[in-house]
Amino acid sequence: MDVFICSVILCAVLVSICGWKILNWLWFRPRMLEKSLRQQGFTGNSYRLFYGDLKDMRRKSKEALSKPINFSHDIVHRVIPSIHIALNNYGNNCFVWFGPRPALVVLDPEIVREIVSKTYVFQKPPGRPFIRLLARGLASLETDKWAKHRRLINPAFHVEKLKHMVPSFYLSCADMLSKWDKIVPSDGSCEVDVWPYLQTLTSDVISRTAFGSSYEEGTKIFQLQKEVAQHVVEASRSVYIPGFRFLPTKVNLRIKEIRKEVKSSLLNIISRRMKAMEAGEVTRGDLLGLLLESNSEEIKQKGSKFGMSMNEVIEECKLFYFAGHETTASLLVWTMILLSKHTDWQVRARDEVLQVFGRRKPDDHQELNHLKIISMILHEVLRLYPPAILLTRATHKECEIGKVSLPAGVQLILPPILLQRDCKIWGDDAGEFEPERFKEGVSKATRGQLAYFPFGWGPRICIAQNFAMLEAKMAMVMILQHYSFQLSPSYSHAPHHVVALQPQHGAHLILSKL
Ligand code: HEM
Repeated sequence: MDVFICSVILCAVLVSICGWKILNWLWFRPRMLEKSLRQQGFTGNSYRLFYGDLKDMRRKSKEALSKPINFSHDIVHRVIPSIHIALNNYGNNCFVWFGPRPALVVLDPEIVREIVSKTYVFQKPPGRPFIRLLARGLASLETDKWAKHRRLINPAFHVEKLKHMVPSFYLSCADMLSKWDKIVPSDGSCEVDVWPYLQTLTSDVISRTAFGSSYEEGTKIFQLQKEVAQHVVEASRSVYIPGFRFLPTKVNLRIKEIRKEVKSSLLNIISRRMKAMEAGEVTRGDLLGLLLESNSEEIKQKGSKFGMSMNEVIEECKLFYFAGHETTASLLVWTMILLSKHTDWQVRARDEVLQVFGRRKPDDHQELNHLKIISMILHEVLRLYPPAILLTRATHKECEIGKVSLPAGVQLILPPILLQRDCKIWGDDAGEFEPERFKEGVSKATRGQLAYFPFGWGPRICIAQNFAMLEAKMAMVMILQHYSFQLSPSYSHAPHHVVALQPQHGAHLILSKL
């Protein structure tokens, strides 16, 4: 056979294999998954080629986001309209289609517990490559690699270490308040959209706590990262085209340029730190220093393959910013909004703050940790307005959950936003803001069920949960010491989800100096 015929046959075989793979991905596999789910009692829309429910989802989201809602905590229909409709149409055992992948909504606390406990079985779904441009690091690692990074990063967030970060929290909050002091007249009040200020506050906190004395450089890096995030959020709204990120478009080139700049700035900071450590300087208690310390200890004791590479340290630093900035800002903004609406709780919170700290600087982490009313309020805000509204996992091979057997390739949606307001678990007042329910702690409030997980649960629970709560307490204490606040007539209630649960039109409050 001559070379030409061989090449033609080879091409034909390759084209057939590719064609089969595409056909399988787009049609046969989704249909097989659908059949298997229906046989086990799950229901949902029939699969539609390529898009699944995505087109409907986009349309419904657009409709929901086009107008604000009356002030109530009944926000599910606005924030996740498609899942809300699927539950209404098909009941609790429903699935939705994210393109050719079906996703089950899991509403049974015991099944949620099983899924988040078995981290090696139920892993995170493969994210779009574009999103991975933001940061890789702990949150997207799996199995042994995840366990190694988690072990190395854990010491940086240890409660003992957090107390050294309290002064950084204080400085960032004081900066924000001094900006408000310039806007609000000393004997009066003024309308302020507090949302951008709270976003700057939490970003500032991460720059200070992550990089300590290299704070200015850290701030610049995070500003660049913010720009990447905006481009990525924009891209995630459109249909995913494999390989599109490699085309030399204006945005892609800018992202490439930023990534290069961020990497070289972080490399600079890290190398300086490592040199200082080698010269015997003590680490300064910031996240980067603690991370490098824990990493070099591990390498010294067990060898280099047990530590993280320079690139991995860089990715973890980037991740601190993405995981910690919008989430904590979201907690703070909804706390201010809800305390503006429920002013009786604002008064109770301020009474507690003034009783414990008076007008002095709240710089004692133990006193901050013991604030009972503030803790109850933060828990209740996280219950009704969880910054991470849904957690996701996927089956990577056939597996059993409860009494059902799921094939590989099914996504699992674990929704704090739904379970945390389920009347069967929380009672008839589940939709009301009632911090009193947390008076005797979380497990009493949930009667031991896994129905409250704003920070996730199990081995992959938020590594910085205590960090975030301490930061939020510091911010609320300082705000309550200096200001009272109420909703401005121009406030419109419009929760929506971009990275975290945010107020779509800002948080216009009337601030009054105390
Ligand atoms: C109110 C603030 C915060 C909330 C509500 C929150 C929520 C969460 C949730 C729900 C998860 C688990 C995700 C999953 O299981 O799929 C998580 C993981 C994580 N969070 Fe947070 N977070 C907050 C603040 C922070 C901060 C301040 C940082 C860093 C400085 C941070 C770093 C991380 C990291 C690195 C992970 C991944 C942990 C792992 O996979 O082992 N978070 N967070």
